[in-house]
Amino acid sequence: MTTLVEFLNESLLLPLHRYSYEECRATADWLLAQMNVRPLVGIVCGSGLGGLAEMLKDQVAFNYKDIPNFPQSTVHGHAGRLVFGTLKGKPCVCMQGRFHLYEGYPIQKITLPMRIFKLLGVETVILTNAAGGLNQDYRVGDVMILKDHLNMPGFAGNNPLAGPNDERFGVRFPCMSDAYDRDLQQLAFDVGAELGYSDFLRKGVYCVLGGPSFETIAECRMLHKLGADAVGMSTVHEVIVARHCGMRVFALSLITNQAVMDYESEEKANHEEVLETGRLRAEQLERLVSNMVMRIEHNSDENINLY
Ligand SMILES: O=P(O)(O)O[C@H]1O[C@H](CO)[C@@H](O)[C@H]1O
Ligand code: HPA
Repeated sequence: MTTLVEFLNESLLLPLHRYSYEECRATADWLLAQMNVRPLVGIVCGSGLGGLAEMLKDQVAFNYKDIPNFPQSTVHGHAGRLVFGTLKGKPCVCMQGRFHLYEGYPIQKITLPMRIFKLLGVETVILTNAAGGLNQDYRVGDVMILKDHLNMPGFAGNNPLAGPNDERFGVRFPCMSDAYDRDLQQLAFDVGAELGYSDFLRKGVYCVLGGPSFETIAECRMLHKLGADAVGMSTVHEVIVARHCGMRVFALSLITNQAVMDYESEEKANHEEVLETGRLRAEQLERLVSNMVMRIEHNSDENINLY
């Protein structure tokens, strides 16, 4: 006999929170039916970094509102379009706008696109975000290559993999000590050096919080002591789901503002500054990402034209 708790979970809660394998498959098939190439690289544009999507050639774009099961973008600086095309000849799909916990979406919903990427054939995911700099050596405009993360919502039990596990996506207990691909981190530094960007390239630890309020001074001090170099409200949930289903992950943070660590400071974090820093670094980030994409090797490179 079904208990009251099971009944509530099955009939009221779970359907709101999760997508079955079949629902993910249906979304991916809907997209593939309108496409004659399969993307190998999936790119997520952070706040103010949507220009990355404009680099794609031979674009086919979908508004999120037209894609079955997709949430809508509600944040300024996140256009809400899924753009397919090629970048330096490599088939890519690009999310021009991501979803965040603070928009009120369940964590499984904001990470749904990662599973769609996987089912579309994506092998490598490149995530970008805007973040506040906690590391005192960082300057606004620096680009931090993620080597690791601190998952604060995860500490509180809000993990996108919570709930029943579907082995068709991945294992129950995925490893996260290798979440950020080391070869891709090195590639970013190599490409960055060739482009003359070494002065503003860093490597560090990103900490995700729920947002939408920016951090207090005490919170910034605490996060810094805990080992975080930058703080934001995204990316980590997507990384966990992408790694769970076996995609390679690379992530970078544009340091759009200095996190306020000092009670004497007059600075106040604000979204306008975040978007403005994105505009100032857009071109260099586009060059960095597109040159990386050109150099990433994929298992299915030889199959590109078969779909
Ligand atoms: O992480 P992305 O999507 O780049 O956005 C960052 O910028 C917004 C705050 O200005 C927050 O959403 C934060 O997470
Ligand atoms: N804190 C949290 N998220 C952010 C910040 C910040 O300072 N800047 C950009 N996204």
